[in-house]
Parts: sequence; structure tokens; C-alpha cells
Amino acid sequence: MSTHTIDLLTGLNNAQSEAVLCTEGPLLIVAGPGSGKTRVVTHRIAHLARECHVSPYRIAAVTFTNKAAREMRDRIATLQVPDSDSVFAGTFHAFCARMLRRFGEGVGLDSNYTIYDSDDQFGLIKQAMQMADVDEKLNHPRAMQGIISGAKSVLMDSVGLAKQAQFEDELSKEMAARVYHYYEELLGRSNAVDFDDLLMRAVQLLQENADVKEEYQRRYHYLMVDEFQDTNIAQYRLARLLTGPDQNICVVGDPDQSIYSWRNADIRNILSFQNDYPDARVITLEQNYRSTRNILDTASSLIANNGMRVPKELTTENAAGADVVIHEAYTQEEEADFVGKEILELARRDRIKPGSCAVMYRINSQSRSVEEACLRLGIKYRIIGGVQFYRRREIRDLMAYLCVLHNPQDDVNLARAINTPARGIGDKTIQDLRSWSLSKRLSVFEAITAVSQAKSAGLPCPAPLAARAYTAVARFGDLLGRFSDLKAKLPMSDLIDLLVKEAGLEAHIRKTDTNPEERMENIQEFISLAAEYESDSPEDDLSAFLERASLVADVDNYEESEDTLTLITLHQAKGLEFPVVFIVGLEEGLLPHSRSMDSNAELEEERRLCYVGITRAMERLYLVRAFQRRMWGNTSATLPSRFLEEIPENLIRYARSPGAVTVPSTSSRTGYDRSLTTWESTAVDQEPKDPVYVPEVGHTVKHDKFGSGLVVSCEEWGSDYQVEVCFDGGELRRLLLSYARLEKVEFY
Ligand SMILES: Nc1ncnc2c1ncn2[C@@H]1O[C@H](COP(=O)(O)OP(=O)(O)OP(=O)(O)O)[C@@H](O)[C@H]1O
Ligand SMILES: [Mg+2]
Repeated sequence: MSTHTIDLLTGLNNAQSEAVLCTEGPLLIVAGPGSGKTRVVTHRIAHLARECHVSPYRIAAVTFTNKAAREMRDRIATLQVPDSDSVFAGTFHAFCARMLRRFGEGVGLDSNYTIYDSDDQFGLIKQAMQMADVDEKLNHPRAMQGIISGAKSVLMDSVGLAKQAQFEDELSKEMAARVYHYYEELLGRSNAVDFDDLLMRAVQLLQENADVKEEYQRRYHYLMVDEFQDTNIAQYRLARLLTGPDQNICVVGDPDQSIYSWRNADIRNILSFQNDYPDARVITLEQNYRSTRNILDTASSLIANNGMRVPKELTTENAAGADVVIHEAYTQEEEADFVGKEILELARRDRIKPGSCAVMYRINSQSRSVEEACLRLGIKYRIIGGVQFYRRREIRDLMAYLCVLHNPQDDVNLARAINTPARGIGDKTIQDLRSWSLSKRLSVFEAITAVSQAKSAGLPCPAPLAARAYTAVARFGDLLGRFSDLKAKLPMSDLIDLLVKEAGLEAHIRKTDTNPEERMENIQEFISLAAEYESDSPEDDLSAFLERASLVADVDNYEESEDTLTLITLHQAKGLEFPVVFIVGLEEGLLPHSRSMDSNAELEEERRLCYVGITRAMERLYLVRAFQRRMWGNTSATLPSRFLEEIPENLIRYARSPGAVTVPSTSSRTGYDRSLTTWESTAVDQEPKDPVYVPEVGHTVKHDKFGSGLVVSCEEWGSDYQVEVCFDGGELRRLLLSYARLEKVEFY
């Protein structure tokens, strides 16, 4: 070893080294957050490649999100693994997509298949419901979609689902089984798969083709699965099929961080693993290297409230660090404003750059108010797991054309392209084309081509179309024909550029959009991505580019920068770490989510989700909420999340306003603005209580913050009163009396 080589074991503790050195045979690593599980995986890969002379090409590591996969690749590269790009480090879905691209024919897929996302899927489910004669009013397509996806995640086909439905006497499942049947037919007709199929088909492929299976087992001699607690049955089966006779499979996970049971992940896989590989070595890691003691204690006290878990201790040698900060804003705008200003303050005061900070939330739509605050305050940000770049309307429109050019059988994308922009081809014409194509055993694309050929030959329309529709369809057919030819001749980026103009997409955007510049910028971005892709991998074609676009979120297209704040959902944040973490929206109904309130198991999953968020933080943690929130069109008062109450008082401090948290206070609670919250804290409650003034309708009252206003209603609210005041600025606010400290204004 040269003196410049990093010693792979120096930065590891004993248990971690043991795991790295244990290269042969099955291995299970179960350990809490920040204990170095992912570090062990990357060091193990480096150890195999560098010390055991295993070709990087024979190593695969799968994980859950694209972002985690990318971080893993980066970590491997810094460990001086020769030819580190040959290691497969990616998601299960990417792994399967690649496998099917090569061997899909074994399960009836052409190699140019399309991956449908959940929107495409939804449209197809609706179509399948019609075919199965299942009424949309009685059975929501989303519910059908959920049941079908659930069946696929346990590798069950429509026949299996029908049997199960019969056995359980479940009507909705029975319906879903029928829909499933037609849905598969539609997918097959389009030479397309959905996300669940990627896994299911890959499993099927390996199960049915012994030689493909053996080839993969030989190819990937060492398999590692990070975030194993979130694998579903199909993924676990896949991992087992990939494991060859030497059983070099290493799985790494933490049951306390299992957050995907709604996507049918099954923590029982950890138990199955020990059953399936009775000789597996089990290694636990107990030291947390990521977080300060305060953050870790906060996380531990929270998760201790879960009943269904094996208690485990995590220790750390890190310092206690700053207190965890709780802030309660009045509205979600003020919540976002607090976060933004605090981020600026951290930069100014402590030289912590926005790039070290992340804002995490339960649902995507929460990002909007934070985004707006960032724009207002001039903070650069990027969103992960939100409206992803490739999901934006203009990008999807454009991709629809590319998908069709690539896979002419793709009827879903064809239906999207045909009328974007509008070409006077109505639903009826599309329906007629579809029926005609079915009767002639043609794809819709072929039908359109036949129509346009007839038109150029001056023949009558072969399909039953009205004269105007004939012209419109023929013209569209010409366009497709021309671009099908150009596809082989032009570089991809030029092809796309030309398509945007000639298909009328640009004109369409400029004419119909309220923000055409931004949309055109996105299109430009897409073209430059295509160009970049060409120069990086000239041998890769449109197929690989489209595959990437279907699988990859926007995260991979942005340069990380120390000035860019990360906005991310709690689910997407798994496996990552940031020096500073803000979790917003800690309210009942949001975190825990209202959907989880009826079931203890679901509530515990919400708690694990909150735990995942908290344990992302290295140095500072802010837990933020708004007293009033607009959700689904309504504004209402909120209650603080029960999770806040599960955190011991001695670990936290309340922030009055951005930056104020560092002001040392004699009593930790005095800096807290009581009028803005429903959060009870014992210290404030020790203030002497004045006799309570209960406003009456028509009284004029004064509020510390909002000034004076007219009481328009006052109703009992538990042991409190809810008062609606129309403030002088004209703004109507709903307040809880005990916190609002309203004073009556007397006129003399
Ligand atoms: N022995 C060690 N010495 C110093 N730092 C370490 C050590 N082990 C891990 N770390 C650091 O601790 C942090 C957490 O490690 P890692 O991300 O591997 O944890 P994890 O167990 O995978 O966490 P999670 O469950 O959240 O995915 C990383 O910054 C890592 O570099
Ligand atoms: Mg990890």
C-alpha cells in the first residue's frame, strides 16, 4: 500500500471493523441511526475491491432513494476504489430496470419498454375499470391502484388476488382483481411496466430462467442491501435470488427507522433473513457518531414511546451541544419566515452556510411556504422529492413524444402527445382510432401511420373518421413519421430541440402558460441534460436517457452547493445527514398525519418518521410548528404534535424570534412568546393568573401583536374560548383566548 492510500480500518470502531472484515457468507447488521451502517457498507465495498481483489464489477449495493445511492457512490469513490463506477450502487428499481432492458424478453417485454409513473398508471387503471365494468363512483381508482400495487409487492398476480379475495370474501379486492387483469392487458399492449412491475418482472425473470439467474449470481458475487428494514417482499425475494451459493449477502438496517409500511415494506424481513440464513453473522453497532448528545437524547426519548420495538441503547461520545429549539409561529407563513431568517442568522452569526441546513416536512405541499420565504429572503434552495423536474408538465409533454418515438406501441404517451398542443383531434376521434386499431390488430401509432399514408396517396380515409379529423390525424402522422426518421440521424439534443419547435410545444407554452419563461427554461434544461448525457455516454441511446428520466428525481441534476438549502420530505431524508435540521409542521394531523390517528401501528410509524427526521441532525435541531394552518383550503387552529410533548423539557429551548435562541436566559422558557401558541410549558404557567376577561361580540379588543379589532364571535372551546377578531387592517383571525391575551378597549 502506498503512503497515500487511506487505511480502510483506521476510521472504524471494533464492531464496524469486524463487519468490514466479515466478507464471506451472510451478514446482518442491525443498528440505530448514525452508528455507521452505511459507512460499513462503503468501507466493506472498498475492502473487497482493494484488499480482497474482488473486481468492482462483481459488487452490488442497493439502497432506497436516488439521493442515498448517489451519496454512496461518492463515498465509494473517495475511498479510492479502483474503477469505482463499475460497482453497482443504486436503487432496487434501477437495478431491475437495467436487468429488464437486457433480458426483458424472457418475460415478454421488448427492450424498449416504457416505465409508467403513478399518473400514467392512474389513467390506465381508470381505463381498466371501464373494461372490467367496475363503477368509479363506488370504487375509487386510487383504492384499486393501492390494492393492485399491494398485490404486486407480494408478487401476486390477478389470479392470485382473485383467489385471495374469494377466500377473504372481500368485495373490493374481488373488483380489484378484475381491474388488475385488464390493467395488465393494457400495460402489455403498450409494452410498458409500472414501478411495482420492475421488481415483480425481475423476480419472475430470475425465477423462470435459471441461466439468467446464474449469470447474475456470478456477476454480482457480493450483494449489499442498505436500509433493509424498508424492503418489501418482492425486493427481499429479488435479493435472495441474486444471492449465489456462496451466500455473500449483507443486509443492513434499523427497525426503528422503518417508514414505508404503506408501500408494503415489511420489517418482518429482518426476521425472515435470520430464518433463511441461519448461519448469518449478526453484528450490532452501538455508538452514534452523527449527532450531539442533546439531539440523540431527544430522539431516544421520542422513540421510547413506541410499544412495538426492541429497546436499544445508543451512546455517543459527542458533546451535549446546543439545546434543541422549539418555535411556534402563528401561521405557516410565519413558520417559514422564522426558518428562513434563522438560516440567515446562522450564516451571519455562526458561519453555518445554508448548504449545511435542511428543512424537512411531512407532506410535499408544505414546501411551498418555505420556498416563498426563501425567495423573499434571497436564500437559494432545492427541493428533493417534491414536484420533480421530470414530473413537470412541460417536461412530461415533451417526454411523451420521445417515448412514442422510442416505443411506438406506447398508447398512453401517444394519447398525451396527440393533443398537446391541441390539434383538433377530439376524444371521439381518439376513441374511433383506438377501436379501429384494435379491430385491425394495429397499435394506435400504426393506425395513425396508415391514415397519413392514405392521405398522402390521395386515398379515402381507411379508418372511420370525419373529413376534418382525417386531415388532422394525417398531419400528426406525418410529424411522427418525420421524427421517427430523424431519430436515427440527429443527436438527441438536436432532435429534441427541433421537436419542441415543430410539434408546436413552444408556441403552445407561450400561448397558454402564465409563466412561459420558466417553462421554457425547464425545456432548455432538459435539452442540455440530453446533450450532457450524449457527451458522457455516447454509446447510450434514447432508451437509456428515457430510463434515467423515468427513474431519477430532480436531485441528480443540481450541483450541490454550500449556499443551497435543501427542502426535503421526511421520507426522502432517510439515510442522509445535515449539520442543521428544521422539522416544520409539528402538529396533530400533520405529524402525526391525520390518516394515522385510528391505528396504533400507523401512529408508531409516524413516530418513527419523526425519529428519522430528528436523527438526521448533526449539530442543531429545530422543531417548528404553526398555530394556525391552511390545509385543503381551510384555515384552522392546530394542536401541537404529541411528539413535542414526548421530548423532555431539559433538552429544549423556545425561540421567540430568529436569532433570539442564543441569548442566554435564566429560565429557559422566558424567551417564549406565549401569545402565539397553544404549547403549554410548566415554566410559563407559573406566572400569576389575572381574572379572565371573556370578550363579547361587538367589543373592541387589543392584541399585543395584531393591534385592535372588533370581536365577531366568541365560542367555548373545551375549557377555553375561541375568539374571532376582525383586526383594523381588515384581517380576520381566529384566536384561543387563553393564549391571545386580549384586552378590552374602553371608549370614554
Ligand atoms: N468510526 C467512526 N468514526 C468517525 N465517524 C464515523 C464512524 N462511523 C461512522 N461515522 C460517521 O457518522 C455518520 C453516520 O454514519 P452513517 O451514515 O454510516 O450511519 P448509519 O448507521 O448508516 O445511519 P442511518 O441509520 O441514519 O442511515 C457519518 O458522518 C459517518 O461518517
Ligand atoms: Mg445509513
